[in-house]
Amino acid sequence: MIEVKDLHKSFNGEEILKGIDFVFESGKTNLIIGQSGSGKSVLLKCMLGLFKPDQGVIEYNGKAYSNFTDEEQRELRKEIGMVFQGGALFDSMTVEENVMFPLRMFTKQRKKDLKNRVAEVLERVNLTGSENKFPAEISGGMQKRVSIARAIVNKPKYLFCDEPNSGLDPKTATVIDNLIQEITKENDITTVIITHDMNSVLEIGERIAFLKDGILAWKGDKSQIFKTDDKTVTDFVYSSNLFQKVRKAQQQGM
Ligand SMILES: Nc1ncnc2c1ncn2[C@@H]1O[C@H](COP(=O)(O)OP(=O)(O)OP(=O)(O)O)[C@@H](O)[C@H]1O
Repeated sequence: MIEVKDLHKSFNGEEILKGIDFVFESGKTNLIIGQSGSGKSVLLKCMLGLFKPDQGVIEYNGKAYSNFTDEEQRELRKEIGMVFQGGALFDSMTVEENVMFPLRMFTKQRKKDLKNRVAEVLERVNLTGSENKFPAEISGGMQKRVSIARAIVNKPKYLFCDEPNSGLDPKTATVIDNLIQEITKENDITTVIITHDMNSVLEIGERIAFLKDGILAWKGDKSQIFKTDDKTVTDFVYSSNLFQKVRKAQQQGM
């Protein structure tokens, strides 16, 4: 669980986060949505420890980051898996080498054990047999699965995903969403996903934080987002045709 309390962050005198309070629960897919520039990435970077908040507290499983020793901060970094926008795979490394990278960085296991763990996660994301391929030789969806495998290879407690679906067709995007959700539940991970994709909100929006101009304008889950009359939310979600259709169908009791 990650609890964000009264989080403020400014750049050059401009307040970007204006007092965010939200609980990102473990074993759940927690989505951060909102328009461009609303502060989603800044919030994620504060949680990653890349930005220091000006005010407020971020607690990881009940302990405030500001109370972590240097050693504990290093430990926390090992406990965070990251799926970057676009995958961010190393082009010159094979699939196996990409997935092995964080294991080499954070652990001192024997080569055989490293290979076994990589084989295990590649099997989990359905990529057995692709070990020796290079990123350019596999599809966008497969690249995302490599990226997920790399993010979970160290058995993280926290998984941060920055637009994991960008650039994928809707069907493949759903496969990736479901994979992230399954892995979250199997391992009781606190998963935080930034997304613009309303299909993802529909599929895996177990907890949703909607940011507007640095404020948490609404929170709820995928069933509530259809029912709310909060204009800020409806203005945002109604820009999606799919949402209009689903809401209409719900209102008609379908
Ligand atoms: N390092 C920084 N220095 C100065 N300003 C920054 C920095 N990082 C972000 N900002 C500003 O903070 C605001 C929010 O940016 P942020 O990247 O969090 O938006 P976002 O909601 O993630 O948008 P998008 O959906 O387009 O990625 C923007 O105005 C941006 O210019």
